Formats: sequence, C-alpha cells, structure tokens
Amino acid sequence: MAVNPGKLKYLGQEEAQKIDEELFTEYAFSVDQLMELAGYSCAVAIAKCYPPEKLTPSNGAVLVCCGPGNNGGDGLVCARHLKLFGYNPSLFYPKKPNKPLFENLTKQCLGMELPFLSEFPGDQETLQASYGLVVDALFGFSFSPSVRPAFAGVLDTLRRVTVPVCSVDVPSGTLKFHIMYVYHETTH
Ligand SMILES: NC(=O)C1=CN([C@@H]2O[C@H](COP(=O)(O)OP(=O)(O)OC[C@H]3O[C@@H](n4cnc5c(N)ncnc54)[C@H](OP(=O)(O)O)[C@@H]3O)[C@@H](O)[C@H]2O)[C@H](O)CC1
Repeated sequence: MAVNPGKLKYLGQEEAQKIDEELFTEYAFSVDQLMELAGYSCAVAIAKCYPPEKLTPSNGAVLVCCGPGNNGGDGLVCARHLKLFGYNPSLFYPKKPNKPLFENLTKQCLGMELPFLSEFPGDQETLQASYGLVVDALFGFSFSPSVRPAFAGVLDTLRRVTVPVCSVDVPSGTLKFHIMYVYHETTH
C-alpha cells in the first residue's frame, strides 16, 4: 500500500496548543505519551532524510540542543531514539527543570551513555567540524520573544551553521509560529 506524502498544512501557535489540549482532554493522552511520540517521530524523520551512513565526516555525531520546556523533552526522547538508530548524539541541555518527567528522561539518556555537554560549542567552525547535524529542541509554542541572554548566543550560532538543523515543531525563536502538519492519504 503506497502512502502519498499528503498535503502539508501549517498550524499557528494557538492551533497547535489547542490540538495539544484536545489530546489531553478528549483523548486522555499523557504528556509522557505525547513527548515520546513527538521525539520518536522526529528521530524517524531525521533517519529518513539524513541516514547515519551519510553523516560520514562526523561519524553520525549529532548535537541535540534541548530547551527548558516540553520541546526540550522532545529532544531528549529524540536523542535516545537516534542512538538506537545508529547515530552518536550528544546533548546540550543547559536548563534542566526539577520535575520527575525531565529527570527520568535525563536518566534514560545517561543510561544509554549519551554525553551531556557542559557548554555549547559556540564556535561555528568547531560545531560544524564535530557534528553532521543539529537537532533544535530549544523552544516550541511557548516561546515568547525576545530570546533571553542565556540562549541568544546558541540561537545565533544555529542560524549560521552550515550543517542541517532539524527543528522540533518550529525553528526556535521564530517569531511567526507555524508548525508543519502532514497528514497522509493512503492509496490502495
Ligand atoms: N503541551 C504538552 O504537554 C506537550 C508539548 N509538547 C511540545 O512542547 C512544546 C511546548 O512545551 P512548553 O513547555 O509549553 O514550552 P516550550 O518548550 O516551547 O518552552 C518553554 C520554556 O521556554 C522558556 N522561554 C520562553 N520564551 C523564552 C525566551 N524568549 N527566551 C528564553 N526562554 C524562553 C520558558 O521559560 P519560562 O521561564 O518563561 O517558563 C519555558 O521554560 C511544544 O512545541 C509542543 O509541541 C510535547 O511534544 C508533548 C507534550
């Protein structure tokens, strides 16, 4: 059964938040479930577009930048699945929330021997030489401009790097918030 790519639809910030809310209330999804689905979906999309064997210069090294909210949680899940898919993820997670969900996700990554960087590789050349791809899981639909100093340098570097940057939901710091929603039409 072939699956067509379907049509691309973009959701605004409020629409995306409403869908999240509906998934919680109407369908009784938990945050953990949504986060696992989101992170896994991102890892699958990355594996389809940038298979590990194509990230040769860096031997599959991927830098996963995680923010302080649920988007960051998506990044932790994504990193765990990328490791299972044969990549070498490293995590940059500067602001860890003191909540069991994020502590557990961090513990899972540590248990899989994913390194947590003590600082962001701010030098563009160093970053490009070390990683074949960046996952931007810094901010999602709760970002409110302008970016605070703690993350300004990170976003500035990510805007300049020449390696692919795969953003969860939306490129972090984007003022016009739209996420891409793909729905599939199956053909028999
Ligand atoms: N809603 C859910 O349960 C799920 C949502 N998912 C995805 O996660 C994001 C929404 O997550 P949320 O935690 O609401 O917000 P973000 O991750 O986008 O970011 C929130 C944190 O970012 C800080 N922030 C906001 N603006 C700035 C800024 N200008 N500079 C620096 N930091 C900023 C903010 O800090 P506060 O101190 O203000 O709290 C937050 O800490 C969305 O993309 C969803 O798709 C999951 O996929 C599943 C569950």
